Amino acid sequence: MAELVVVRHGQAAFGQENYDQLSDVGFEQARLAGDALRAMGWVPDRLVSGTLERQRDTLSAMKFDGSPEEHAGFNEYDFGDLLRAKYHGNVPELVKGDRKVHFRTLRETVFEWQDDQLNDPYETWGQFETRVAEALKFATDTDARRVLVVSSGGVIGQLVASTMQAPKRMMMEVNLQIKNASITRFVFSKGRVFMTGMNATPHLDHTDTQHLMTYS
Ligand SMILES: O=C(O)[C@@H](CO)OP(=O)(O)O
Repeated sequence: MAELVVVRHGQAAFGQENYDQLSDVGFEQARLAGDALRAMGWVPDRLVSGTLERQRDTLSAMKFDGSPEEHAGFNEYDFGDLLRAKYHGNVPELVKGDRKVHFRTLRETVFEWQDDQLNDPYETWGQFETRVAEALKFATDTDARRVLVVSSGGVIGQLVASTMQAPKRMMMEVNLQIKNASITRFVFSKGRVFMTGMNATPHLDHTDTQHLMTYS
């Protein structure tokens, strides 16, 4: 069967005005993830990312040969917009800047989004589900045998939940576990996709690299 490896982008800029940029740690995580795949003999014959800078830069820092393709279906949901919808435009500073408060609040907010309880979000939950399914089809409707995708935590959560036919809440529970530059693996054939491994970070599991393990 053909293989799909989905890597989450490296660490971005949590709490800063522009989140969509890799930190120095993020670049290093991406480089190590590329090295880890090469060390396993896993070299992609197709490269895909979302259109976000943190995703593009991660793919390029992994240093595989080939011309990357892009599909906006692999972009993260707009968490800033969902929080603004929840708080009617006035997101508390702690929710923006304190990791624990931010992710606890984001979990509740995504659950409200899934239940269509947020006021006029930029993208509905149903639209998100549809575009992630389209992005998965784009990546796997191919003659390539080893497809590498760089995406984001929420999209990876949705790929895992949807291919496992899990309840929608599982998307967010998985989202919150997905580490920066972690490797989630699927096999695919004739339109069917199965998950075979999730959230692996062999490149960050050594004593000399474990300080680079981050969730945000
Ligand atoms: O902020 C994050 O951790 C997630 C939001 O779930 O997005 P991304 O994976 O794009 O960083």
